[in-house]
Amino acid sequence: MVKICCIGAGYVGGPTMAVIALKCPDIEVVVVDISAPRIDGWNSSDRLPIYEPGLDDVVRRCRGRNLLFSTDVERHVAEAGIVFVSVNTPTKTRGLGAGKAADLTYWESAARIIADVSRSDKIVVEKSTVPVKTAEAIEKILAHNSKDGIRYQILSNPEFLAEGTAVDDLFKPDRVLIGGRSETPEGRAAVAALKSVYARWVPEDRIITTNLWSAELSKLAANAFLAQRISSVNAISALCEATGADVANSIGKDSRIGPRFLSASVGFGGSCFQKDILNLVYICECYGLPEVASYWRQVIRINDYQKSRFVNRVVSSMFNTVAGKKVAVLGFAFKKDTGDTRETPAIDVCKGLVGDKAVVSIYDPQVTEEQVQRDLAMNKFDWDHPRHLQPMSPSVVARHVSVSWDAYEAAKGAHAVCILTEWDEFRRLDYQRMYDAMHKPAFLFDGRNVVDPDRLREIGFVVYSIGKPLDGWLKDMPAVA
Ligand SMILES: NC(=O)c1ccc[n+]([C@@H]2O[C@H](COP(=O)([O-])OP(=O)(O)OC[C@H]3O[C@@H](n4cnc5c(N)ncnc54)[C@H](O)[C@@H]3O)[C@@H](O)[C@H]2O)c1
Ligand SMILES: O=c1ccn([C@@H]2O[C@H](COP(=O)(O)OP(=O)(O)O[C@H]3O[C@H](CO)[C@@H](O)[C@H](O)[C@H]3O)[C@@H](O)[C@H]2O)c(=O)[nH]1
Repeated sequence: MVKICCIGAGYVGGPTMAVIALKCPDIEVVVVDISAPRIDGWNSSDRLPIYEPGLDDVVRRCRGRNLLFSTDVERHVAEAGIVFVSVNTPTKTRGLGAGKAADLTYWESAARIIADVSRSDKIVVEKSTVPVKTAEAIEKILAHNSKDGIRYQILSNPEFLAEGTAVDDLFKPDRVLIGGRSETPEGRAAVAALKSVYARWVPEDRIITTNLWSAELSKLAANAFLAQRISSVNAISALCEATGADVANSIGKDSRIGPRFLSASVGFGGSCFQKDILNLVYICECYGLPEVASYWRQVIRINDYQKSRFVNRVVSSMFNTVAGKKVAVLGFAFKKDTGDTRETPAIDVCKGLVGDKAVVSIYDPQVTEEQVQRDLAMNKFDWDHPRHLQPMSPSVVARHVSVSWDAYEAAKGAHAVCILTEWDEFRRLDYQRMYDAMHKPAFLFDGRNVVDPDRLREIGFVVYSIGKPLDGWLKDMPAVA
């Protein structure tokens, strides 16, 4: 039986390997991780370590058959013919390139483990998102540490799944990208071997093969383009509010632009966009392209602007003070259908509100109180490092924030409700009931365009919908930073 081992049992390693195991019953797939609690979670019968629609079913169907989760990294790497590396590649917090460059500590340690334990030739697949030319660096580490003439072929196979739709994205990917050394017979054979795995369920015309650095850069470029669309629509959303225009729908009807990724929001979050664009900015600077770097950096600047603009709007609308006022926050995850809070805009919004002395009560169907408190106490960029490397500041924020397990409870006695994640259940809430239990005037700030503003205005709310024409109240209370 062919054996695949994946180092890193996270949001990518777990679902990706589960789908490979499901689609390839003749391949033994083992996902390994240094984190014992993570592996225990994947082996648990009640709650997997990540929430992802459809994932429970896929894992249940193959776990114990040809899908294993283990902390025995050395053994399973040694036995595998193909080793995927899907470890975290966070933004560096210290030293050269801090705040921009990718921290490849975890990647390098995985490469060194492979070199240490391998007793047979291996195909090593770069699944993590990495800077251009990382594969060449890894080739060097492996070549210089190779034992008994063992040969390695490095492939770049970036992952394009989005959280919340990971299983569907893996079942029906727009494309699978495989970069390798097509100039050598061994390189071509390695590409063909990996292609034959995906070809079990992905149509051939969707499997693109290219060279290593094109595959690496394609991933960063794709994320930069996606995030740029959101920052573009968010920049226009500020102008729409100022002028009373509403344009996203008509822009999206142009088939050259298309309707997807044009939803104005309180800002994009998630573990990828900011990190990958900062990484792209750093690479541009390293290649002596400061103008290109500053073009992409602007995507991040607009995202930060959008988050602070939202906080300013809340505070200015409420007579320029939220001190001592209860503000309910509905949604803390960075998007719906995930419990992931990495880089969620809710962190910055909650910190901004507490900075103005609000008392914040949060409800999210998938995020625990412990997670919220950790996120609010953590320094920027520390979230993607192991827990013992996350220095926590004794948090002033935490004391002013509580978590509620019910949206109505969160809104009870509040002056305002802020919607920060587009969970479907927020569309179906009884807003009359909420209104009745709130102080008046009751405000609703919708950072995701979830509610029908006209219906809520009829109930009596003062409503702010991001990027939509402002009602009279809000026009009279301009937000000045
Ligand atoms: N999350 C996404 O939606 C997504 C999508 C596409 C690509 N990516 C990229 O994939 C990579 C992984 O992302 P993720 O969200 O799965 O990260 P994650 O933090 O959820 O998982 C990474 C795992 O790797 C483990 N790990 C780190 N070093 C290790 C080592 N030496 N040996 C064994 N295990 C080790 C960690 O304990 C952790 O469980 C990143 O480069 C990310 O940019 C993420
Ligand atoms: O019109 C939109 C679309 C998205 N978002 C926000 O953008 C962020 C990212 O959303 P999404 O891209 O759907 O989720 P991710 O899981 O971060 O996936 C992105 O990042 C992954 C990691 O690199 C890539 O694999 C995916 O292709 C890429 O979509 C979230 O906060 C969304 O709410 C908006 O504000 N408006």
